[in-house]
Amino acid sequence: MTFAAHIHRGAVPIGDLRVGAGPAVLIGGAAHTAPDARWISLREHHGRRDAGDAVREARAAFAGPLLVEPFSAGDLPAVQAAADGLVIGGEWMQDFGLVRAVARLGLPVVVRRGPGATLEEWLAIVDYCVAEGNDEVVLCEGGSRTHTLDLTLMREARERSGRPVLAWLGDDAGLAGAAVAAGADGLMLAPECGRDAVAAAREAVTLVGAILREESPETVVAARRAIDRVDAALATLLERRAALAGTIQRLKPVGGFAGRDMDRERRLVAAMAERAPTLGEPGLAPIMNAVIEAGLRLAEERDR
Ligand SMILES: O=C(O)C(=O)C[C@]1(C(=O)O)C=C[C@@H](O)C=C1
Repeated sequence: MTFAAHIHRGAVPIGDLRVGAGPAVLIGGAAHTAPDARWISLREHHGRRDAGDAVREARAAFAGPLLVEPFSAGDLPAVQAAADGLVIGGEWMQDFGLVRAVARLGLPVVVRRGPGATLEEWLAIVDYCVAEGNDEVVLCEGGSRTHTLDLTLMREARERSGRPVLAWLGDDAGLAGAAVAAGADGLMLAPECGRDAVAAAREAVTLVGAILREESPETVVAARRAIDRVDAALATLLERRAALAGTIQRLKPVGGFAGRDMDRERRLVAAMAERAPTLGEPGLAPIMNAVIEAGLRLAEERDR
């Protein structure tokens, strides 16, 4: 068993962002797409001096938390001066000298799983960071050359290490909902990923997160943000429900208020009460009455 398996750590702060508490975070995407945090890679600078310019440029372009993936240890002074955290690229995972030097900066570290790396090998990098006195480690699954995303492994890594986990999505937010449902604490997008992909990932964080992600907000602001996500999910479902209720009115021999079926309404409230035991039937009945009547009114107006 690795050292990492013994520790249970909560959220990791990256700048003013807390990864692992609250909603899943969005890391990546161009500055104008307003992600929760941005990241850049210095790979293509191959350790040249212009890597420092790239870090400063990224810092100037985005006020939020900034992560940087270094190419080599030579990049680290520039990174330390301007970034809020570092990314260890999958291909760099076995470069223990670099891993140690990165960890020693004391900034939070995102460790991406290297191509083909096992869970043990991946978690061992956490131990290297901890051994250097850096406990602020986040794991990121996916993004290797074959672009596979192993959500089973991501879940296992979260459970075994007790650390926040990210899912790498690259430019395609298609698996954002699946990753959030699988327990990702954040989604990592390509650095210059566009507005549509960031918006789609945000939508998954909001809707899937509202239904499936456990949260215990401790401030009014955080609790209001959580309520906003739940309301977004409710609004989406109410709109969908109204459309379905409209379909039923067209299909029933007698639709609208005239064809109201109070027995069906009582049964659906009773079924809902099983999922909402705190509200129970007395709490749900007036809510559903309003929802159903709104649907019926809409259907009658439309058919007029
Ligand atoms: O199930 C029906 O018969 C509907 O018309 C749908 C619906 C609803 O919105 O759920 C609306 C009115 C009825 O009284 C019962 C249920």
